[in-house]
Amino acid sequence: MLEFENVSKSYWTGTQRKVILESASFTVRRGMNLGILAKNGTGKTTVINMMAGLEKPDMGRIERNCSVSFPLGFMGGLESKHTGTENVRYIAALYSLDQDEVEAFCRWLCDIGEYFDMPIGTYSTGMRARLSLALMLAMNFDMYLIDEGMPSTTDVAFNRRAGAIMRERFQYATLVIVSHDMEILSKFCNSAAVMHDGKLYFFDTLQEAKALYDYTS
Ligand SMILES: Nc1ncnc2c1ncn2[C@@H]1O[C@H](COP(=O)(O)OP(=O)(O)OP(=O)(O)O)[C@@H](O)[C@H]1O
Repeated sequence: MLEFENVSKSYWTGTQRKVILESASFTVRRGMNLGILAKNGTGKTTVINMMAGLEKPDMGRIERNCSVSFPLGFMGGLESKHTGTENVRYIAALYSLDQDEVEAFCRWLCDIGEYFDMPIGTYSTGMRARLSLALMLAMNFDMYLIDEGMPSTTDVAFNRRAGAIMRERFQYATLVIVSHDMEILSKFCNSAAVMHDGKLYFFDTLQEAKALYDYTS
């Protein structure tokens, strides 16, 4: 379960305050696949980062009583000057996981050959994306956070391997997806919310959420 209690967040832009959330209270229960629809620039990434604990609210409380992933695609934890091997072993240790297992899994899934033992700074964007996704799939989280749709890379074989693992993981996990794209949410979500003007409006069906989203667009 993930709970937001009276959470407020805003940024000072130099001339005005950009409100992301204003006293938002909601709970994401286990088994719920929540899709949050919001226009670009509304604060999707900020909300996902707060869920992950990467960003703090200005006010209010965020409670997690299950393991929550880092946002899919998040590369912040990886160190460019260290190799793929060093990075995945370090993160495995942080999460108290078997380093050999995590390394073997990521090495197999990424399939980037000798680059796995080279500094991440030498990787192409696609390689970095593959490593980041492999690392996330190497861990079994109760809740997965996804910013802007399912990631896929330009590597078809990787997408196929990762896709099969993702489907299996997501079957038993809780998902939170933030997106401006209804189509992505309709594939994975069974409940929806619309983020608009610092507020989150919750709906039982995606169709109801879409109606409000279209109205406010
Ligand atoms: N550290 C910051 N300081 C000031 N403004 C910020 C900061 N971080 C984000 N913002 C602003 O807050 C708003 C929400 O940002 P955020 O990245 O969360 O939105 P988003 O919905 O994910 O955007 P996009 O869809 O374009 O990726 C944007 O207007 C952004 O410019």
